[in-house]
Amino acid sequence: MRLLLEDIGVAYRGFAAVRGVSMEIRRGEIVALLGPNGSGKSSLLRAAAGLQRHSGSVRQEGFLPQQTAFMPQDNGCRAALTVLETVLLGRLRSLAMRVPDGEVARAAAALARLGIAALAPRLLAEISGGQRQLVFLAQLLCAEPAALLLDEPTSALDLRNALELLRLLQRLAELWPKLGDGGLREAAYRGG
Ligand SMILES: Nc1ncnc2c1ncn2[C@@H]1O[C@H](COP(=O)(O)OP(=O)(O)OP(=O)(O)O)[C@@H](O)[C@H]1O
Repeated sequence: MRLLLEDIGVAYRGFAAVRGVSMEIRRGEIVALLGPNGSGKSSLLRAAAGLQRHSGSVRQEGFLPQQTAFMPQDNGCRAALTVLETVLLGRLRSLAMRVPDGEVARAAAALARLGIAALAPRLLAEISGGQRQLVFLAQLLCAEPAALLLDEPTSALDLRNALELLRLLQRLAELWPKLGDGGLREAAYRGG
């Protein structure tokens, strides 16, 4: 199983934000994309998630494009929903608006896994930005995706929660049998 990016380019009205990026991400591998503000990291991630017009090719080998989960930097929260409803929302789309008990249990388990089970009945408007980030990650985990694309997932988290999130990602990656050397890889990215 791997995600292959080949010669990816993203342009906004003629401005090349991403130019000629190729990379291979193998099963069980965590890749951190590093680079200065405005260097095109978000544009590249959105292209990899199939959410951004781009040149070049994005290929999923051994999984389907719809098994890719993407967490945007600004997750456009719906403040009138509770935390539990938000996590369930990701499942509702594929369940034609019907919520079986098993789904509620699954959403609650995802919240517990991220250490925020107690937030379930709270409104999104009443929790912190960092807590919201964890809620949206819980929503993604419910769908058991094959690939997770996270745009600055720790930007709103304090050090303790940021480390906890990284540990969780590492545990998730270890659940997938490794091909090649696996582990954490950093991809320095200078932009277009
Ligand atoms: N929708 C858009 N229309 C026009 N230009 C855009 C658009 N989105 C991004 N850009 C430009 O493309 C470049 C890359 O932006 P991008 O958000 O991909 O960078 P980034 O590396 O993720 O930045 P940051 O670390 O600040 O989040 C920037 O110069 C930005 O101004």
